[in-house]
Formats: sequence, C-alpha cells, structure tokens
Amino acid sequence: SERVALHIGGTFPMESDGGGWAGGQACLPAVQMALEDVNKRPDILDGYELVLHYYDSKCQPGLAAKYMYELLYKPPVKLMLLAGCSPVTTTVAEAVPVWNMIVLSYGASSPALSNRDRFPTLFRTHPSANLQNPTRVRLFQKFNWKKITILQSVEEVFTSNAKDLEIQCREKGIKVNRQSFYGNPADAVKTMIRQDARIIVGLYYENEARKVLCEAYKNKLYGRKYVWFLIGWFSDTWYIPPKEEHLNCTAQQMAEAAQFHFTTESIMLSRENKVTISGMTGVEFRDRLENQLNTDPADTAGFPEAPLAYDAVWAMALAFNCTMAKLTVDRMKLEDFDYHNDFMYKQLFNCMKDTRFPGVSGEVMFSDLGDRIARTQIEQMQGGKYIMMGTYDSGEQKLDWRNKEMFAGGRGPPPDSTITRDW
Ligand SMILES: CC1(C)CO[C@@H](CC(=O)O)CN1
Repeated sequence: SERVALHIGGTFPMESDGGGWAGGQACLPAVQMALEDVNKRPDILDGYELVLHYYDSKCQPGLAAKYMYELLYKPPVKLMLLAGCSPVTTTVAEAVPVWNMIVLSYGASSPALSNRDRFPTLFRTHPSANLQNPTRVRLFQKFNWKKITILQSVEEVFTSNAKDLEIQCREKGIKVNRQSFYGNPADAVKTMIRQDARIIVGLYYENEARKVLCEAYKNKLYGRKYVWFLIGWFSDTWYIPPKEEHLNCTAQQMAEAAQFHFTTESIMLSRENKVTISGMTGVEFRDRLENQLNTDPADTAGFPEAPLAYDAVWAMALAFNCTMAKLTVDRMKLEDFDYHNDFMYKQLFNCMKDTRFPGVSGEVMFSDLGDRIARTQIEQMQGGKYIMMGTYDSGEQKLDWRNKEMFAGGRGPPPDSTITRDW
C-alpha cells in the first residue's frame, strides 16, 4: 500500500562566502543517508515515509528567513525543521514557534541558543561551546591552578563562552582575568604579561589564533611558566603560517610556541564498538559517508559534524514514532498537522524532550534547554602532533585521564603566580 509522506524542511549552509560555517557540504549527504535508512526500517514510522524539502542558507540569516517562509507557506505542510549554523538557527528558532514547529539544529554551537524564552522549540544535536567549560575547570583543579586568564576575540560566541567560564571558575574559587581583542591581539598580550598571566584560555578562530601565537612567541609568553588552552576543532596544522597572512613568525617559531598547549572539544563521533540504533557503529557510519562523498573529507566542510546531522534525523523519526502512538487514542494522525494543531505540537515536543538513543555521534539526549549532552575530549600538542590526553563526562563529572601530559622544562606543571614557591 502507498506510504503516507511526512514532510520536513531544512536549511544547509553549502558555502561560507559570509565567513560562516559551510557544514552542509557533509551534513546534507548525512541527512539524506539517515532518511534512506529510516525509510527502510519497517519497525519505525510504519506506513509513513519521511520527505525532506531543503535550501542552501549559505549560513546567512536573511536568506534562511526567506527560505523558512517558502517552506512554511508553500504546500505541503512541514512537521519540523532542520537548521545548520548558529546565525541561521538563531533566526529560524526564534520565528517558527509561531507555527508550532520544532527546530532541530545539527550545527549550532552558540551558547546564546540555550534559552527557552527566546527559543522555546529548539533542540540541538550539536553541543554548545559552553560544554567545554566544565572540562577546563576540572583540569585547572587537577593541576591546582588557582588563577587563569581568558583571552578572547570579540565575537558573540566567544564572549558568551568566556562569561560562562568565568562564572564556573569563580564558583570553584579560581580567580579569572579577561582580555579581549578585535583583529590585533598585541595590546591584549602585553596586558597579560603585565598581569603575570600563566594559565591562559584562548577563545578565537583559527586565523586569530595564529596572530596570538606569533605575538606569544615574540613576547616569550610560552614555555616553562605557561600553559595555553585552545579550541580543539581547529585543523591539525592550524599553527603553520600561510604566506598570505604575512605573520612575522616562521613555521618553526610557531611550532615552538605551540608546543604542549592543550585543547578541548566535544566528541562528535562514537568510537565505541557498539552498534547504534541505525545498526552501524560510528566508525562504520563515517566510512560509509566517506565512500559516498566524491570529495576528500578533509576538504568537505562539516565532515566532523556529519554524525550530528545523521542523528538529528533519527531524533525526528523517533519523536514522530513516539507521537504516533499517542495520537491514535484521539484518532488524530501525524499527517493532520497544520501549524495550528497545538495538541499535536505538544505531543511532539514531549516526545523530543525525552529522546534518548545510541547514535553514531554517541548517546543522543537533550537538556531542558534543548542542548545536546555530550562528552568532551582533551588533547595536547606534542612534537607538532595532537595526542589524546583523556575525556571528560560533565554529566557524571568523570575525568578519564591517560597521564600522558608533558610540560616544558620536563618537570611537573607550572604553578600559576598565586603560588609563591619557586618551582
Ligand atoms: C565545532 C564547530 C566548527 C563550531 O561551529 C559550528 C557552527 C556554528 O556554530 O555556527 C560548527 N561546529
């Protein structure tokens, strides 16, 4: 018998001419793979077929708003929306509650999105950047560092992240200095030297990270007395200076200043040898996607986040499945949804809220604010290579540490300047 179509909408940033994240390049194929897998499963959404209608948002909120109206005003009725990068997710997730729509974002890291007043129907399979902060604080405590300095560029995502880190540090009795810069970090670095900064958390993009690293080299703000914490999703060779940036530091000097810095990042791919709800392990998913892409994963934006996009479709499918069971009692059907059906929207929301399944990106579950709960991993640069140091589960407050860390001068970790002993 003919299956009934359930329509969903989506926007994917396929290029980053606005400087945003072009993660749709790998995330759209991942979503299409998930739709294929879900629609093949007889035990999920029996009698229904999920159909996606999508546009390229270019990570531009204005373009995404235009396409959101197309998706909403052009038949057929859509039941949910998939959204990509933070600027687009902010616009879409603030508007669509008027249509009783749930938004599932696979690519938004902005901490500002953790706000049920502004975004009442948003769920994210992509963790907030703030998920790094409990991990950072746990490491400061492990090495008994009582004073840290946050150096950030002035983008909103880094300001929100820095504010949250400062609050979490103060709650644990760790003193915090904050410096910010726009474009040129030289003055901020000089101020940090005057303030005797030792343990430094850098919150900025890759190109800004190279400017800071070169300044740190020139001012000797690295080595025995210092430890840097940087963002973990930069490319592995981010510190090598591209010619066109005219940094007056050589690759050798940058590598020297980068030696032994730590990074933290959210784990986005399950490495466990346990099959997920899709029947694949995380690594099997990654290999299958790599074979499907006709581009090199290293040149395909969004490849690291693709597991989040794949799992976002499964979260939708399971929420529809869960809602279906609740509707038959009232002889209502999913295909009766029409933007005004508050009852059905509430069923969908409650089903989505209680989502919990083993996905290719790890256990998929949401906080009350719709945030993805995930583990983070810590690495350290040693000899120009990132070495895995351990993982942190902020839910369980559990640090799995491999004791592989190294410090300049071959001795234990440097104290911050609140410790008077001359180590
Ligand atoms: C880890 C990163 C690169 C953070 O930015 C996300 C994009 C965004 O928040 O707009 C994609 N994933």
